[in-house]
Amino acid sequence: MATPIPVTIVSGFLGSGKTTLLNRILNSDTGMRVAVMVNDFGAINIDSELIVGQTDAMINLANGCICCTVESDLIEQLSRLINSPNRPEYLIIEASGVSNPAKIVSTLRYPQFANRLSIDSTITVVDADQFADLEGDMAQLAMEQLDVADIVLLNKTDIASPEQIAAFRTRWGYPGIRLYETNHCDVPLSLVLGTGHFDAHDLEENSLEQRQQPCVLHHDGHHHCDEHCHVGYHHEAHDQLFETWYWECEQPLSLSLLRSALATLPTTIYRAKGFCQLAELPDHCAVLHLVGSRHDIHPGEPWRNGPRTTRLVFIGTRGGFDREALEQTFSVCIAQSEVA
Ligand SMILES: Nc1nc2c(ncn2[C@@H]2O[C@H](COP(=O)(O)OP(=O)(O)OP(=O)(O)O)[C@@H](O)[C@H]2O)c(=O)[nH]1
Repeated sequence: MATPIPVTIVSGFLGSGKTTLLNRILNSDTGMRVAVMVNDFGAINIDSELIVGQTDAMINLANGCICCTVESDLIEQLSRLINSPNRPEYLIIEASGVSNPAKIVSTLRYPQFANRLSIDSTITVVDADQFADLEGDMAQLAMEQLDVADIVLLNKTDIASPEQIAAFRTRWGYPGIRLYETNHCDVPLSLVLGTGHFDAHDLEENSLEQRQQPCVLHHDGHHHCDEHCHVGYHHEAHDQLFETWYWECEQPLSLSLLRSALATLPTTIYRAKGFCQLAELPDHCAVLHLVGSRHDIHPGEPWRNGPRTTRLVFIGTRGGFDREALEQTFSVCIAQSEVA
């Protein structure tokens, strides 16, 4: 029988840097045939288009939360992969930013995958600048993602303050954790792939049932109470906590108007990403990222043939934004030269 395919699960809250890590891996010489599964939460698959690197198979899982609604698709795609004549030598699963990776771990441990897949590592990427600002259910979810990790990348150390980094280390740097501080997920591959350290037994003992309790329990078995403990955890589908809005526009946008519009977004919108047609950059598709109050717009690839459509996905708390108001906000970003 063929050796099991090692699997790395990459998780982390919205915008923490999961795709950045994946791109880093896929642009390195891994010396292996790597397959990638991507789970987006928005209405369209933006993530797979943001992945720019060498991969032997790119599989888009159905849109939705991988731990709540699209498990059947995960099972189907995993079955297909392990039975494929072009079986990969390594599999990386990027969970959406709203998913709890514990569910993926338990799916990978179903009997049909025994001896076919083996979990090598579960990496949780943390936005060092944003983590402590998350509140309520969002903080709870970010902690659940951390709880499953055997490797933590404390990312965005370039924009986080030394105090934020120290506070995170004090709270989460429990003995035995492999915690690496990173800037744009720059970490030696040998520390995150092919490590063979993941201990599902530890997770099983210390996790699934206990995760249903009001407070978070960690690998060390200690109970880390904090100000978020009032949020009693019961598995509420993450697609009930989050909502997405998708905006498309055929006309070129003004960069300055777009920046102004992004600055007015309600704080309930945590994440936006996608591609823009800008009047100032007619030949290139611009890539837009918004994480919390920070945004970045940079030139991407030249446009190919076909429509040059702006496509943006916004993710925020359910009921936290007014779609009509957003439509209005972005429709005024159309470059003046285009407005009749
Ligand atoms: N300043 C800074 N920005 C970063 C760093 N890592 C990633 N980013 C930026 O953060 C934004 C989000 O990064 P992604 O890698 O797309 O995050 P993600 O976790 O895949 O996002 P979702 O899948 O939507 O949850 C992008 O604009 C990245 O360039 C970092 O270390 N420092």
